Amino acid sequence: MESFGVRLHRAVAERGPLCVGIDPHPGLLARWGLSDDVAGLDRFARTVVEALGDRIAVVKPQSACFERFGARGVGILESTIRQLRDSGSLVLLDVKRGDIGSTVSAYASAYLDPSSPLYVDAITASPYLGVGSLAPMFELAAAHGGGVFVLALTSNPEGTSVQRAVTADGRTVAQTVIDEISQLNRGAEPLGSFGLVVGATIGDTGHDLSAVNGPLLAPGLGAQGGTAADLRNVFGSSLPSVLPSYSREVLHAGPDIAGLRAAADRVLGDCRAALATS
Ligand SMILES: O=c1ccn([C@@H]2O[C@H](COP(=O)(O)O)[C@@H](O)[C@H]2O)c(=O)[nH]1
Repeated sequence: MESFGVRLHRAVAERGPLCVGIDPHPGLLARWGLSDDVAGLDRFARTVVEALGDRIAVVKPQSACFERFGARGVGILESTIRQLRDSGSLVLLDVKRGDIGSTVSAYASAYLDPSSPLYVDAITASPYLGVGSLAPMFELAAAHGGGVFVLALTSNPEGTSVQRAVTADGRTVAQTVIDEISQLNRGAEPLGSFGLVVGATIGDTGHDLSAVNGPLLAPGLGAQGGTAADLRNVFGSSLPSVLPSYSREVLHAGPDIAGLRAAADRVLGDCRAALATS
């Protein structure tokens, strides 16, 4: 099977550099006139798939928003993943898993093994038990054409105290994560399968992303205050690898299908303009 990096590169070339999240928060369900239960969740997710699945490169369901409904919510997540795959978009499950290696193996089986009901193209992962503890995810992803996006510099202000703490060798925690992921992507063409999460809200932090050779997922746009114009400041010469990600900014335009499509087109236009200046 082709690598995730190859598949993502093609999807972005064909559909444009955009990831849209499916985050069915209670407030959004209410805004769409839907009940805060599994029926509302199902309708919400189906509407996003219908509106965007056939036109957006990457769709990112937020697992927490499905998990809060228990087993039936996870059932809707399974069905949403299937619908997205059928519609042609890549599925990035935002699940931020991380643990000791033996447990990471189980998470890898859950999301990156093609025989799993929750199998997706890529997941987000937390490196705070050590990037090395995520090795079972990297191995299974590599074996089956999957991807892993590891948190490096997150969009929330609370991340700074941990991620920018300085380690014994003088690098920040985030830079050690960046460097380890860069190693995994060495030599991959046109793009490695192992990405980083770097928030669009963080400004110029002086971190060196030049050797990553993998996708840089940029959440924090729209509802969290980041703008497409901020991407240049955050990513500098690494702009061509950026995958901008919006959830509420686009979802606020629902449940009207045309409204969702227009919102996605608008932010994609903003991102194309911002990334083209690189
Ligand atoms: O650093 C991070 C990592 C992940 N997220 C997730 O992205 C979306 C953002 O939603 P918006 O509505 O566009 O604010 C959400 O699922 C977060 O959990 C992030 O925001 N920052």
